[in-house]
Amino acid sequence: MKRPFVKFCGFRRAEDVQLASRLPVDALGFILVPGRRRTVTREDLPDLIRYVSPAQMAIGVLQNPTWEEVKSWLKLVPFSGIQLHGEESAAFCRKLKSTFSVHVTKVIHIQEQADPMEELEVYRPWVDAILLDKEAGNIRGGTGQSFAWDSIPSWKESCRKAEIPLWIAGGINEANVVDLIKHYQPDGIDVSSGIEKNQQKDGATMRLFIERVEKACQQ
Ligand SMILES: O=C(O)c1ccccc1N[C@@H]1O[C@H](COP(=O)(O)O)[C@@H](O)[C@H]1O
Repeated sequence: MKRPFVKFCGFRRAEDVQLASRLPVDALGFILVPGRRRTVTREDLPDLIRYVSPAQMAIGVLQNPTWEEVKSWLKLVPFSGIQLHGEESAAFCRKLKSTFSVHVTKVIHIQEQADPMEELEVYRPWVDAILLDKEAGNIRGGTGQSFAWDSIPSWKESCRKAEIPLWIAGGINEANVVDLIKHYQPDGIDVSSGIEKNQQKDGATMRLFIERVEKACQQ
């Protein structure tokens, strides 16, 4: 089975980035959304990003940013990707994609209950991956909660037709990642809470998570 793209998200400490940079992880994510537990400051970000391996993508996670904010983050550090974790329009994705050469991930919150194909048609030309996540109350992102995975197959089918990779997030951890990969074969997986212990990134948990991903793909 093809191994999914793996993104570890929510890094705030240099030692955690260094550790993850030595693991077979495809992308590391940094939360730029103001006021969240994992938010990284402008002052700290450059010192974190420099430890990301050249083989890995560094992805900045934003939520309903202004255009000025996007420009300012991309001026500060050379992100390879931007994840839009709010209600950003297709027009916004278009502006981002056509101005900067960055990978664009658009998050769709599964409670929106949109018709997959309708939603995808709008975003398709301007995004490189669609990421499904759970909306918990009015909190979006980093909740550690899963959505009902039985909605994945219809999104997968629509993404396949639209030729957009489908990534999954929300409450993924070492205990459920094998099931997710074996049953739904997503193109990518994104985890933040599930690689932490006591609200900090945890080396043993990150390694175990990756071991489980590799194991699921061998079976
Ligand atoms: O990780 C966060 O704290 C976060 C904050 C704001 C927006 C997005 C955030 N992370 C993204 O949320 C999902 C799911 O995370 P979890 O594994 O359920 O904690 C994932 O896409 C992260 O990139």
